[in-house]
Amino acid sequence: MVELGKLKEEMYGLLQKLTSVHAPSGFEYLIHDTVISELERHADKVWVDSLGNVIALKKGSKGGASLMLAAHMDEIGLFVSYIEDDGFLRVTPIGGVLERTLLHQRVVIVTRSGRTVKGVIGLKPPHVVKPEEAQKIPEIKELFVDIGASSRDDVEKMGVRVGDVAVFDRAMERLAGDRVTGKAFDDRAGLAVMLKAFQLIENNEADVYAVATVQEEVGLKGARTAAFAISPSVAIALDVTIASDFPGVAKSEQFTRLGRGPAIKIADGRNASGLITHPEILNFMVKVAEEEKIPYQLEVIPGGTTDASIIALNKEGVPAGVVSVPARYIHSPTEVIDLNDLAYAVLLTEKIAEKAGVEWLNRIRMRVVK
Ligand SMILES: CC(C)C[C@H](N)C(=O)Nc1ccc([N+](=O)[O-])cc1
Repeated sequence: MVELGKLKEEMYGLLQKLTSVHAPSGFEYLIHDTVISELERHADKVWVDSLGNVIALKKGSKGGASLMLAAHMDEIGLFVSYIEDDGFLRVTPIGGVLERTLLHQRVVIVTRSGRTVKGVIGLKPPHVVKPEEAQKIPEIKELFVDIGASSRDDVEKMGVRVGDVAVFDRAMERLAGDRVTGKAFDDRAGLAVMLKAFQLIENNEADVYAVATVQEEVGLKGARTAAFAISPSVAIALDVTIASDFPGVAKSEQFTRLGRGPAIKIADGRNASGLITHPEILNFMVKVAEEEKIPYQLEVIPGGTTDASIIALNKEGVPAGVVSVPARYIHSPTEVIDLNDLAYAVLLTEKIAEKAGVEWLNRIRMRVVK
């Protein structure tokens, strides 16, 4: 097995590379080259489908069954929706953006020509805010982005137009120990896990597909079409999950904790309306973690879901599961994860792919009764 310390450092570098790319939903073409460069040396075939999913195939020694790994490439962001006469930009959300995460943030706008323009989300200073106004979080329609322009003409000269996109402007940084902070860990952390695991997988009996999906944050869209095209026997999504192990959260609501290993999902979504992991997949993932002495935690979260829940509904159904990276403050510019969880998630995913034999994959896909 790969040495953990070395793997953590490699994952730090890979995650830094992936989070430095600005690619919100619908604009994943901006991260295609980075993803393809991590896959192509390790795949028998790599292609980009019509929606923009990047798909890599590593052929198995037996064939006749397949495992689809899926991690989404998109990040949440903003659309420039209107340009004011005085050069300020109005914005609308791409995906689950809470207004409170936007206040006073720096953002980076990606123009249609590929140029980047920096901006800030401004608000009145405390000196002139009435107490009742200070308590209130403005609605997104009240917010604006200041790019330093003084007129609509200025904005146009800078190449910024309605329909351009913005994301948090935040470089990844180290915190104490093995903790790191940054933007877009949802789901560049899962993407990093999938890319690294795909590089490490060897002696797989079944065909393994690594799919970097598009538009997860706006409705699990890329995973739906990729699953239809591949028609996998079984699927595993790699995504972040809610770590709420911080002050003010009751122990019973600390769904996962940083540094306790990747989470193996049991269920997600409101009232379990997202994924309920196929029982054989759940047992298999737990068995692999235990055999390989990989620390893990079990996860039931009451909100949010992943690509796995739409892949599970492909055609006649696909047994699906999720390996999650616990993350604090998801959908903010200051998400926090632990590199140990990231590295162990790679090892767990690698071993799942290597141990998922063709016979087992075919058996759980359909049990012939008579
Ligand atoms: C904590 C979640 C499982 C993380 C996940 N990447 C997520 O935010 N998913 C998600 C999926 C779909 C929507 N949607 O359609 O609004 C939002 C978030």
